Amino acid sequence: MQSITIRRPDDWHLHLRDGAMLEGVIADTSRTFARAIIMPNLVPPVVTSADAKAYRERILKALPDGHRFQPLMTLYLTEHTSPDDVEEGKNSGLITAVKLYPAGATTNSHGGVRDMEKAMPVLERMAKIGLPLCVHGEVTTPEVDIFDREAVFIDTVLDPLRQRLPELKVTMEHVTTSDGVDYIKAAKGNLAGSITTHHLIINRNAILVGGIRPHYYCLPVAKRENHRLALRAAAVSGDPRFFLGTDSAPHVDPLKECACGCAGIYTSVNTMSCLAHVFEQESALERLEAFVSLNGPAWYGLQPNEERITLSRQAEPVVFPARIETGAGPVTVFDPMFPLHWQVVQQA
Ligand SMILES: NC(=O)N[C@@H](CC(=O)O)C(=O)O
Ligand SMILES: [Zn+2]
Ligand SMILES: [Zn+2]
Repeated sequence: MQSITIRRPDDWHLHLRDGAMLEGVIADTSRTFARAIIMPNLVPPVVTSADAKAYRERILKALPDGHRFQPLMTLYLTEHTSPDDVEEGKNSGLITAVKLYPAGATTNSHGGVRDMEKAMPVLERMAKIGLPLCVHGEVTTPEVDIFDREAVFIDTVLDPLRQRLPELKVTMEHVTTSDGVDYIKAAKGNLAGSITTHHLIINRNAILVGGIRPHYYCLPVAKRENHRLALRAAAVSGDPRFFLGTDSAPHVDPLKECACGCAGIYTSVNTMSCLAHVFEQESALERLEAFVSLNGPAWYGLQPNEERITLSRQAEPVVFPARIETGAGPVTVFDPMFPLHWQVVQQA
């Protein structure tokens, strides 16, 4: 296949940041994607509907002329989140989901939830009104090995929560293990998972072999090869419970390339090229559209986009910039470590 036309995709997990970084990165998403679920882990985080409304306006203001893009806003769940505020946010159409960060699990998550009990009133309200909970599924207990944190989260936090509130709709975000894939597949309903571009491409060797490579460090950290293969199988399967959430997470290079580098990989620039490559390798190009354009909207109760984009296979490798310059500083672009031949040639 040399060319493929699909519905315009959406990104169900994206970090746009704020200020100069927002202005520097937004076009890399809005050029290709129609909608994205916007992560609320700003400093300070987006905790109330009023915060989300103001942030949404800043995003729309940063959008280049002529780009049509809809930010789908989320609230950062805290132990003090008001159930009424969440319900009003949903009813007004502003809020698409609420995000659970276990305290300390990832970038800017120190204000996250320590005691799930304290979040129960909000979670109960969400179950009642049908508002999805997006979870960063890792425990933060220091005794648990970082490579096991997702699996332990499933057993000790996610499964008990779902047993207690079976009506709550949960998106397990950036699934990185076969344990996550198996748990989603075994669920009786009300559970889906997003998968990033980079976790389909790298395993943990990318971070550690031949030197420490901070631009492949993200959270949840990439796992062993068998996990990457399980993620690929899930993504290309067409199973409606799996869809794209790039987790494209820009940090300026000085904050990645230092003694304690930030977690996050910036993939917005070349995500569709990377994904077309992966799906082609798996002989599943005809299921790319399900993963990037159909399964996500179906899960979130939205219509798929009507516009189409076309990707075509170029004879020569497509050259992407190694880094982008933003007003906040340079941001390195994800390097898949193989030549990319697929290119988005026509956007909506
Ligand atoms: N994925 C990451 O490695 N980092 C994200 C946070 C997150 O999604 O966990 C970020 O905000 O930088
Ligand atoms: Zn996360
Ligand atoms: Zn993220």
